[in-house]
Amino acid sequence: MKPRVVVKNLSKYFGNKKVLNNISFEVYEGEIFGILGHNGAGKTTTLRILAGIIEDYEGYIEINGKIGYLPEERGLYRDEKVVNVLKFFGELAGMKKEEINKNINYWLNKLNIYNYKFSKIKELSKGNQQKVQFIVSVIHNPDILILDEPFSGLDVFNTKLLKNILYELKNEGKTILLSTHQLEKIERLCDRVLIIKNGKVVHYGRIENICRKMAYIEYLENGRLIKKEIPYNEAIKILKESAENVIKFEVRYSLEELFFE
Ligand SMILES: Nc1ncnc2c1ncn2[C@@H]1O[C@H](COP(=O)(O)OP(=O)(O)OP(=O)(O)O)[C@@H](O)[C@H]1O
Repeated sequence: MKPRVVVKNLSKYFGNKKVLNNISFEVYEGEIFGILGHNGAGKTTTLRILAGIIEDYEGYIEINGKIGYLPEERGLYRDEKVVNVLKFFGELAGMKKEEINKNINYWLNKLNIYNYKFSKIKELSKGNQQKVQFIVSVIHNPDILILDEPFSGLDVFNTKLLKNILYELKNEGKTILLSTHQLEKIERLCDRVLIIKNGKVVHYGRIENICRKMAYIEYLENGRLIKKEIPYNEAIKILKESAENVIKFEVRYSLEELFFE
């Protein structure tokens, strides 16, 4: 299958400072791909280059499909009504009027903010503004979604809502690239990840291949309920020795150690 996004030996300087150092990766149809790293690692710069916002860089970039982009710095016309903002971006993307209206209603419903259709942006909570901004990135039905810190500002409930939407889009064959510095937000969401540190690739691949295999286990020990996440091998030992006391057993992959090493 032809990749939707190809990045080869990408480097970027700001002045004398090299903020991206020879980064390479590919992303395919139907994938959720996470770009992870601490603050300042180079995630936003990478996504801005892919979105075409930064044009001077070294290396090779190939984008095969229509892009939707959620920038890190959110900014919508605060005095304008939600519906008008969305119409504006739909028109900007060259969509037909009927399609714009249909998609606006679909996405407002999907994100549980249909009630705010005629409210001004500034009247919405930060989380709801963020949802409108997300709609801006998908309104034109892009093949490739580039989302910079999509979960920032969202509460637990809305994080889950957005994750479910991302799964749906993935199942429709969309390509999703997202960045985050909040590891716990994506650990089980991404098919593959790129971990960058000071502009260099530290890890690239499927989560289960680059992570330590762990297990979450709940079991009874001397009548006490114990709940913990431990290395997989240790959990298997408990399971073998006293299966009758094990209440719950889930395999998990921990990126944490990699991330902080
Ligand atoms: N326009 C710019 N001019 C100069 N330096 C910049 C510019 N944009 C980013 N940088 C520098 O490039 C490096 C990478 O920044 P970038 O925003 O890509 O990191 P990030 O991983 O997205 O971080 P965060 O999680 O904080 O958003 C940082 O050292 C940053 O200070």
